[in-house]
Amino acid sequence: MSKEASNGDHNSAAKAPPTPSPLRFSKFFQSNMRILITGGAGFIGSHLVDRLMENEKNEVIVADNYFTGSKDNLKKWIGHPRFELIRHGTADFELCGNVTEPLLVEVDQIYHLACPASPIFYKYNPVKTIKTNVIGTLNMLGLAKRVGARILLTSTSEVYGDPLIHPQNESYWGNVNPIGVRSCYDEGKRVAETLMFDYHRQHGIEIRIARIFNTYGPRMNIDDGRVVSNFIAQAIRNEPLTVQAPGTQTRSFCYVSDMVDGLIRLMEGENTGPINIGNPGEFTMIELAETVKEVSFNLSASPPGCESGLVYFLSVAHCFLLINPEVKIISVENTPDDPRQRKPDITKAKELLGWEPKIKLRDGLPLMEEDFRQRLGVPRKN
Ligand SMILES: NC(=O)c1ccc[n+]([C@@H]2O[C@H](COP(=O)([O-])OP(=O)(O)OC[C@H]3O[C@@H](n4cnc5c(N)ncnc54)[C@H](O)[C@@H]3O)[C@@H](O)[C@H]2O)c1
Ligand SMILES: O=c1ccn([C@@H]2O[C@H](COP(=O)(O)OP(=O)(O)O[C@H]3OC[C@@H](O)[C@H](O)[C@H]3O)[C@@H](O)[C@H]2O)c(=O)[nH]1
Repeated sequence: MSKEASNGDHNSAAKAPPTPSPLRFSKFFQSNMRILITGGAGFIGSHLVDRLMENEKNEVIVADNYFTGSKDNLKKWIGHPRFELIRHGTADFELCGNVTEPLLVEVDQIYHLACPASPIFYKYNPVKTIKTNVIGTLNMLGLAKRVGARILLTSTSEVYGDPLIHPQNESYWGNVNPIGVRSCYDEGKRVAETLMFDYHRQHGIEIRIARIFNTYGPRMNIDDGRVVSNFIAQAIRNEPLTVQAPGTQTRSFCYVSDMVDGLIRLMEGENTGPINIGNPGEFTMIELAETVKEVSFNLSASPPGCESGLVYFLSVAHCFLLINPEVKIISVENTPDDPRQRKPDITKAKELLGWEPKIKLRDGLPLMEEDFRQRLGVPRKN
């Protein structure tokens, strides 16, 4: 009931409506939450952009230097009135959107993802990786302090190093080699976590820390070097799946939509973290290779949204075709300091965020395969 009607003003319908403000279509007028995503052109970042853009009250700003990300991942949003790609720093293309440069922007929330995540990329220029983690996080904390924004850091299971307890919970301090080839990333993220807590204690900044475990899904860089993208690309190209020795090392793989859901819950909730976000399903690399290649399909596991009727039937057929039963699995040399086992204890995420992953590996892989086939231009043989 309108205010006039509730006041008993029965003539209100006859009154001319007030002139609408010309500002009503302005993006600033419509938005009530300005959100910065650093690393938003990357794999997880671009899925986070998609999810946050679904809310018409959000205005999303991305800062990225495109080292491992791509504007292609954001193409559906470029030109949208609630979306902006930041260019700051110098005129040098590489430095536009680089978090190692200070950033002046008014925002309410910062999702700080910027950092190469695949070992082959973060080891390529280790000094740049550590600068991104340390100077980049300092800059984003400085921004959060200046504008009073809440900031979420995407830390990593790599802070546990080669863990001596299993599964890993958040109170474990880790077993990291401080001078190894992975240290630029592992120690960089550990310092980033320290900076987050120091800014929180010293300046009262609202912080959130997610410790992300291995995540996979559509839009991963095809030649990114991480294990799931490697195996799927190899299976589609009919190349041998390269299991790095010994192959008994384990990882736990989380589908990207579950990850994005967990990150948003953490940002919106009341807990600083650190909180593990990952899927506790644990696989050896040999088991992962077998799963990618496998022919049989578990009928109880249909992809999300494919539970009924024809769609379900098609999803089953689709999964039969995911696999390349002919593909070989070979053992290749590993790299130093590869963690031997990893599995998140997600008790905190369940209790504090009401979050747990929904998508099993067998259901997530076909969704990723579809995307890889399109990008590789290799259609299924039906
Ligand atoms: N995907 C995973 O399995 C995983 C696991 C643990 C933690 N994480 C963390 O999540 C975040 C996103 O990972 P991802 O898998 O999407 O990786 P990604 O490499 O696809 O995305 C990282 C993005 O950051 C950008 N970037 C890198 N350095 C930058 C800089 N100096 N300034 C601005 N932008 C920069 C890249 O161009 C890219 O778009 C990272 O912080 C990563 O450490 C990811
Ligand atoms: O082709 C391959 C690639 C990788 N592997 C193995 O697969 C396992 C996983 O390797 P990935 O490169 O995918 O990722 P890692 O788990 O080593 O590191 C990741 O950890 C979490 C995140 O912070 C980062 O995304 C990344 O550092 C390793 O044991 C590796 O030896 C293969 O067997 N074959």
